Amino acid sequence: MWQPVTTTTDPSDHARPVAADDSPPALRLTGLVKTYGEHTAVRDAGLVVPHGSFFGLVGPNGAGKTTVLSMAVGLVRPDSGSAQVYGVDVWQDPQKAKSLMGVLPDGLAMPERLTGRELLTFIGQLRGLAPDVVAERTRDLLTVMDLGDAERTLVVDYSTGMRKKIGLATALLHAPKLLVLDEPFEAVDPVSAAALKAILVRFVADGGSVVLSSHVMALVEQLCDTVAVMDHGTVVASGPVGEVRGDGSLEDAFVRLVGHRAPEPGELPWLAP
Ligand SMILES: Nc1ncnc2c1ncn2[C@@H]1O[C@H](COP(=O)(O)OP(=O)(O)OP(=O)(O)O)[C@@H](O)[C@H]1O
Repeated sequence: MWQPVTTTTDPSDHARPVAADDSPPALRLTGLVKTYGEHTAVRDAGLVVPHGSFFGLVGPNGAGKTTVLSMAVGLVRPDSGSAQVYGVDVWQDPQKAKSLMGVLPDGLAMPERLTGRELLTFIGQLRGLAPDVVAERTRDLLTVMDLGDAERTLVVDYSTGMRKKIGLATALLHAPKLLVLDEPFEAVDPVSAAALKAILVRFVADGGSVVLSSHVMALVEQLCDTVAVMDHGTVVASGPVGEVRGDGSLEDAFVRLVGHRAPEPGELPWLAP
């Protein structure tokens, strides 16, 4: 069932207050549909991410999270529906919409034959930033991401977690208003994850908005004030974390909403050491 995002009335309820001003939502997705051949990956998905919120998108494998986020940021064209970033239509005015967003896509494709420093410089120039601004931000981001030692290493030689971090650095470089991050913590070590979390928390505290997808419920509970649960291509629940979670944990709510499958007795009979 579709549950609209609502504001929380309980200040202790984990969530920061949702913007009370007239700002348009950071992200508004309406009626998104995407079909691949016979398979409908996303069916009538809608979301409202309030300005200033830290929004988690969760769902089982294949639920459609990456497809929805890709349509939201202008990487996959929807069959129907719309995506707006701070009121700017992503598909009608992509240049303006993309200037407002920093994106960490799934399976990030980057110019791999550049070093980390060269990559950030290149992206900064593409974003139209002044050379001294690019140089300063590149230095800061490499330090914060703990990539200083690898700044002269080609991205093709980075580990998975290092690629995630340099990808996040490229998303932050132009100081966007909205970050859309597909599984940003996947394969990132705990020390780097703590640094990333601190960056994102500060970003939101300073007035930014974050949407991230994750399979780690504890992380979503820790970071996010608002959450949406997707299953079979649609949003089945959405709202403040405290409301979606109910009396149990977010993981309990997730399992309740999407179901689970445990191995039956006698399955995999050959798996006996
Ligand atoms: N380019 C594509 N061509 C065909 N099918 C696709 C394509 N991209 C996604 N799909 C299908 O769409 C559905 C949703 O995929 P999607 O990657 O959006 O799910 P997800 O929720 O992000 O999954 P995961 O948690 O495993 O990353 C899946 O059934 C997937 O196989």
